[in-house]
Amino acid sequence: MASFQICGGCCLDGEVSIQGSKNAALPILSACLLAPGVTKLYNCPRIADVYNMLKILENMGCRTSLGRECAVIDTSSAITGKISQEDSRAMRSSLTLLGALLGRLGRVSLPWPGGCSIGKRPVDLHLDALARMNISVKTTEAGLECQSAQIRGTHIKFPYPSVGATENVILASVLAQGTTVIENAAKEPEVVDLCHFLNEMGASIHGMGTGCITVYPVKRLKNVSYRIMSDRIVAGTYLTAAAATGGNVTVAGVRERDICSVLDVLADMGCGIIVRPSRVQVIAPQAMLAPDTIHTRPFPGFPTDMQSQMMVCLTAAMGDSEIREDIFEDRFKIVPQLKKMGAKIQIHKNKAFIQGRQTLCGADVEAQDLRGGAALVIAGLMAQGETQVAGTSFIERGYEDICKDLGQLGARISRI
Ligand SMILES: CC(=O)N[C@H]1[C@@H](OP(=O)(O)OP(=O)(O)OC[C@H]2O[C@@H](n3ccc(=O)[nH]c3=O)[C@H](O)[C@@H]2O)O[C@H](CO)[C@@H](O)[C@@H]1O
Ligand SMILES: C=C(OP(=O)(O)O)C(=O)O
Repeated sequence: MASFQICGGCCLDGEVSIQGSKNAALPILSACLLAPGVTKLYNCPRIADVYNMLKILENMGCRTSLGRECAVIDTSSAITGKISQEDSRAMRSSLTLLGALLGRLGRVSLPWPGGCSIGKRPVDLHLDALARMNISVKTTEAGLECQSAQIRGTHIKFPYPSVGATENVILASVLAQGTTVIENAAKEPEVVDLCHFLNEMGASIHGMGTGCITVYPVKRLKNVSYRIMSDRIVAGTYLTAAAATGGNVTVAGVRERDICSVLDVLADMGCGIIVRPSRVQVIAPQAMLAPDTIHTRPFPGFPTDMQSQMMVCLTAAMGDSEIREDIFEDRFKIVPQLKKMGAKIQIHKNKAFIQGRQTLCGADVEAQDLRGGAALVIAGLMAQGETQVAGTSFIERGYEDICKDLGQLGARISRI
């Protein structure tokens, strides 16, 4: 099994360009199915989840390629809609194929999706919303079966602003009959990026980025070239690593407004923040302060996908801190691994109490999920001595080349 070997005790310094966003690229790749023909996607991250999505598209009859510059997706041939259990289970975003294939074929049979094991992750919000759109929905032991002779736009009010469910309703409604209004829609920048992509294709989506999205249906969509947004979670990871190692790092290609809740916490901890057009710089203070309690929340709140990385950083603060994980029930799996490195963290239900002023020591640890894995890499950079982080495949689901990026900032890290 591959692992990352990290020689700790360095201070990150320099500038790094941020890859394209995983959580924007994946639904956008699904959305390509809605317009038969060739779509070009620039800034498409070369990560395991994207390769898996391309494999799914290929297996259903598309032709795809992913080069340095862009991904090319040709969906002109007849699409079978067939998806293997193994491919669907490899990630969460296979769920967005529900909306996209319903829009293209009027039916879909999707083996149960997977993704990071960070909680129960039910699909009731997706299915309840689709059922309201004149789509018949069946769950079986193998997965989900949906079909519709005519998808109908309707008024949907989500009890919770689910990112994936909002994306599925948008994908199912752009070519439907009648207008769809989504209340309490997710406001995440990746949902907005999906809407911008669909609008470039000729869709008529309004209100994205607010809690109320309206989709006016169109007859057909056209093929376009599109640049996917940069990954705000990768940017947040590197900026948090800068703070954690007493460094000074600039991330290029990212918008401040997409990461402002993370920057607010770093500023609260005493970091210097410099914002320039499409560049954000974080300068660690001499001594980091413990911030106010961090609550994970839907956008624009603090992202759950940054919770583990921030937890690691807090072990070095000059006081004790508290994190409340309010989105996923099982996102503290990193804690036993961090304890092996000398961290002192107590968990009580959805709360983590992190003792500050700790010097971590190198250890052999194992990633259990994507962001927990990235957080262990940060812990390795902070620690005295050598750390090996096993479970690289989790990290490579979302980070294109974490060794190269961090190496460019002065980290001593290699994949072995
Ligand atoms: C590929 C992708 O974009 N993944 C992101 C997406 O995941 P994902 O789309 O799965 O996250 P959701 O916003 O749907 O989930 C948020 C909460 O709603 C619950 N829920 C969701 C759907 C449902 O039908 N029923 C239900 O109860 C979930 O269990 C969770 O507690 O948003 C999460 C929250 O920002 C991020 O952590 C993930 O990185
Ligand atoms: C939880 C994540 O991803 P997914 O929803 O794809 O499992 C993540 O990106 O941190």
